[in-house]
Amino acid sequence: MADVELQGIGKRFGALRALDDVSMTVPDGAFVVLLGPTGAGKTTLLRIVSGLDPADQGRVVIGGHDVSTATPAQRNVAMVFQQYSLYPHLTVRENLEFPLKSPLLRTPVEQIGRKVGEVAEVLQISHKLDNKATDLSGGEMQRVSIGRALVRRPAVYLMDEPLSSLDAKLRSDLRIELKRIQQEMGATFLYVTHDQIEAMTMATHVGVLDQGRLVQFGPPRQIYEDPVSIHAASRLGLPRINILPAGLFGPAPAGARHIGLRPEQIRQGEGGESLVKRVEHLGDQTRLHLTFRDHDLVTVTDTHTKLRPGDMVRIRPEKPLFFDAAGDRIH
Ligand SMILES: Nc1ncnc2c1ncn2[C@@H]1O[C@H](COP(=O)(O)OP(=O)(O)OP(=O)(O)O)[C@@H](O)[C@H]1O
Repeated sequence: MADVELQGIGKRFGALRALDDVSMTVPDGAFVVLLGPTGAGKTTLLRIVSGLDPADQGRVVIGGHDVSTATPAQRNVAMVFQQYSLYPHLTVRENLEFPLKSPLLRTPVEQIGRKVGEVAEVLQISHKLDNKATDLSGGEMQRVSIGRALVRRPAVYLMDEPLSSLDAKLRSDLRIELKRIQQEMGATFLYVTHDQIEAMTMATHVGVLDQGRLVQFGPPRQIYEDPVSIHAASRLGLPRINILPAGLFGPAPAGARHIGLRPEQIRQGEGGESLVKRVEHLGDQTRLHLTFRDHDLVTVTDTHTKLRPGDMVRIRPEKPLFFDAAGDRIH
């Protein structure tokens, strides 16, 4: 495995600046999750690291080697992109064997069989090994694509929403399996997802992209607890952070325009009165939709709460975050 260094990566599509001076170091063995709204540049960045697309500016360094002009094969990266890249005329087994049969690798036959068996089991696809790739559902094809990456030992794994087309149960099983494999192998991952739970549980580091710029990079807890901006704060946490006028609950620091309150930063039973508009029972979590002085906010409460729409509940901010007019954090 290897570290990945991105140095001043820039990419334009015509007038659109898709990536703007992105620099980031992915340490060897790290699991880096890229977060950002649609169009932020996540896929573009992954394609540049993979060698599928060239950058206009900057360098990609993998394991200490400048690979900026190298082909994907020379970079020794394994990719899983949203669009499936299977060989349709081959069976699942043959698709999984393919990366191991490269003449360069000279993998012994029994080792290929064992590896394919192991990966098929992890991905819960063993019963489909002799099916043609075309006879699979979308979620099964996606798992075979992941399998084709996992049979290899590349310098780095690049994955673009690999679990997005799977049902909730498989997604949570594979989230745990992928993380386990990554830790066991000490593998380096660069991974794109919109899934909050994947980001919080799998990432050692999160990179937040906003309109082609890397605005924050750090451990997920740091992004959650110490975000640099409203944009970064909004990328993690469910329910999302509440952004309200700075002075809504009382005096605010100089220059503050917005107060940011995550659910756990809203203490219930003390402070000003708010109206319960809706109570959502989600099983493991109960959400309260409140109105406080004409502003809506969402928080969580005891799963067995007796609160009902129309009730009043007192709330008070606790260690809130403040942001200026541009959305940047005020300390
Ligand atoms: N081949 C292309 N030609 C022109 N514009 C492109 C091309 N690829 C991407 N873009 C544009 O570049 C920007 C970044 O796209 P990118 O796919 O990297 O975003 P993303 O963060 O991965 O979004 P999503 O979450 O929707 O996948 C977008 O505005 C997109 O429309």
